Amino acid sequence: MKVFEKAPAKINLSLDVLRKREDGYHEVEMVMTMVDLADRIEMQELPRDTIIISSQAGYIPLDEKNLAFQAAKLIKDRYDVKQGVYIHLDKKIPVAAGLAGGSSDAAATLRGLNRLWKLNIPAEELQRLGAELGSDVPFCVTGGTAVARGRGEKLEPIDSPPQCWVVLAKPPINVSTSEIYGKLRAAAIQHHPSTERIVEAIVHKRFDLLCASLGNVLEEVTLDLYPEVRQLKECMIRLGADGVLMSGSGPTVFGLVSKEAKVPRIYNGLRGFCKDVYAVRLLT
Ligand SMILES: C[C@@](CO)(OP(=O)(O)O)[C@H](O)COP(=O)(O)OP(=O)(O)OC[C@H]1O[C@@H](n2ccc(N)nc2=O)[C@H](O)[C@@H]1O
Ligand SMILES: Nc1ncnc2c1ncn2[C@@H]1O[C@H](COP(=O)(O)OP(=O)(O)O)[C@@H](O)[C@H]1O
Repeated sequence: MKVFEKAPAKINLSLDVLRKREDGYHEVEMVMTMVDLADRIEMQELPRDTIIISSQAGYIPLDEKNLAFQAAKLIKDRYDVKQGVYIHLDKKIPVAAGLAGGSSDAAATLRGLNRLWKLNIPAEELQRLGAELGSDVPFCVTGGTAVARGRGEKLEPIDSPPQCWVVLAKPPINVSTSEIYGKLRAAAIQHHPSTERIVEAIVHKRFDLLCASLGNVLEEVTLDLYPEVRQLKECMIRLGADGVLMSGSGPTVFGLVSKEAKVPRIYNGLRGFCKDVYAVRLLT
């Protein structure tokens, strides 16, 4: 038997850090949502007790370092599954981009294997398993739009934002999430985004308020380290996106655009700047 799962990319409409914790992680408050740019995961039963990963993408690990492998191993061990699985990852989400591609693959693997092996694991338990794999995995298990707290695993689902276009642009650099958090001085953050205002904008479908309230405290760290991300952000603002922000730890910058007619100009303008540009819709 074979199952398929879509693994969409996430964006952070806001990302606030409240403090650094004793365990080395940061206490965050983020508003996350998903966009219609997705990897596609195929999972096929194997009679042998083994996990095999393949992908057309030459730039991700295909061994136990792959987050989909780790998800399969975790669920197999925890539920004492004796069958094996062949997992093919059709990657569309750029890697190490701040779009949670690996986390979404892991979450999709948990959902898919729950179906393939008929384990009937409830969503909350899949989220708990996901938290063992990474801070963004619990959100990716259920998707939608949510306020994430703790280190990202405490989720409060909220309404979908008002529908709009999302233009994503990733400059050709790799950014390490742990390096960016490591360089952040949580106690010295000057401007915290208002989670409350973002939630209000979403609940009342106020697109202008949403654009005006976007904020990410990791931006200043990444923008200082990588001036090309700052340039990209300025470029997207100049081209007329309504609201512009870096997603996660970067380096992807996204622009929210309400009028479809504005999208081609922004898309084409950014293509002159970097190769990885996408114009997609929110997954509402
Ligand atoms: C910044 C965010 C925002 O959504 O996304 P990305 O940029 O990775 O997409 C997340 O917080 C990233 O989540 P994720 O990529 O799953 O992180 P993890 O694997 O759990 O942690 C990687 C490293 O980031 C740091 N980290 C992560 C989460 C957190 N709340 N505090 C941290 O300090 C830790 O140093 C950790 O070792
Ligand atoms: N299935 C996967 N897809 C993408 N990256 C993966 C995967 N498994 C492991 N990785 C590794 O995880 C790291 C972070 O990748 P990704 O999840 O795409 O980035 P981000 O956390 O910035 O959104 C990369 O260094 C990559 O090599």
